[in-house]
Amino acid sequence: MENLIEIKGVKHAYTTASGPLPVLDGLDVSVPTGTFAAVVGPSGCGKSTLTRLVAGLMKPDEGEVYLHGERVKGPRKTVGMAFQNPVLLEWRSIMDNVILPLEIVAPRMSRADREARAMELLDMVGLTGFENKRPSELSGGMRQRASLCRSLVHKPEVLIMDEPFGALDAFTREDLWQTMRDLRRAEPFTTVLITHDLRESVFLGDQVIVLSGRPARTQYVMDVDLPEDRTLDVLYTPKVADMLHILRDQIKIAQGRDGGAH
Ligand SMILES: Nc1ncnc2c1ncn2[C@@H]1O[C@H](COP(=O)(O)OP(=O)(O)OP(=O)(O)O)[C@@H](O)[C@H]1O
Repeated sequence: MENLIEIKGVKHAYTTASGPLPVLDGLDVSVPTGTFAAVVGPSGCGKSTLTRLVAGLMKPDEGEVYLHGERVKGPRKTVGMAFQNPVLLEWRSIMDNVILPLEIVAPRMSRADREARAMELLDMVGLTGFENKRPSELSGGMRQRASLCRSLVHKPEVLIMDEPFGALDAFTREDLWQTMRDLRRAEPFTTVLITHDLRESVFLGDQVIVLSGRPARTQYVMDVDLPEDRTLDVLYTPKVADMLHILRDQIKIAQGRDGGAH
């Protein structure tokens, strides 16, 4: 399988008032087309920096980032992004929020076609009937669902998610995991998910990448060998318990290297 995302030997330091702050130091990540990579690591180790590199929002000091074998040199329209805070525009309806990327990426697409595409996704995430509401009329979980639709409406090749479920309560979060699983089944896309939740990383991921403490390198990669149509029950099996143990140990090692500096 081709690697849609390939990060090779990336090093990066931010310029700060007190001098350079090294954040990435030998990052290697390969994400095969159509698969889901979950990235975990200690707080402040450079996970969000990784997403900025893939989205083409910044250039690394050293090393290379490729999408489809092409070096990433700037922002790409084929990347969708979802964040912890859904940032939906309050003056627009849910429908108008969801079709926003199409207004930019497909300016010639008709309003009817844009709405039909948005409805397809709103249906899939259970938001039929809410398309004319304003964001403030929806619960946090519903807003995050709408935000997912907006990230996917233009059929991006890559979906980058930075802690998208972090602010939700545990039950809503698990609901959203299942929604994600169903969306992927309906429309395969390649995903990079940044998360602090190891259960989430195993439930959603095809691989879990553990980053070391800052400056981050790729410390450990786990292939998640679970059925594609997994249900939440899988999280309570001995196999997943073992996987979570291994990941927790790896995070401890990563935190040790960080020395609690963050
Ligand atoms: N533009 C910037 N300029 C200077 N320093 C930055 C910049 N962006 C991030 N940093 C610093 O770089 C380090 C890594 O940041 P990053 O946001 O990538 O980490 P993270 O792993 O996503 O953090 P968290 O787990 O807390 O969300 C942090 O110490 C952060 O303060």
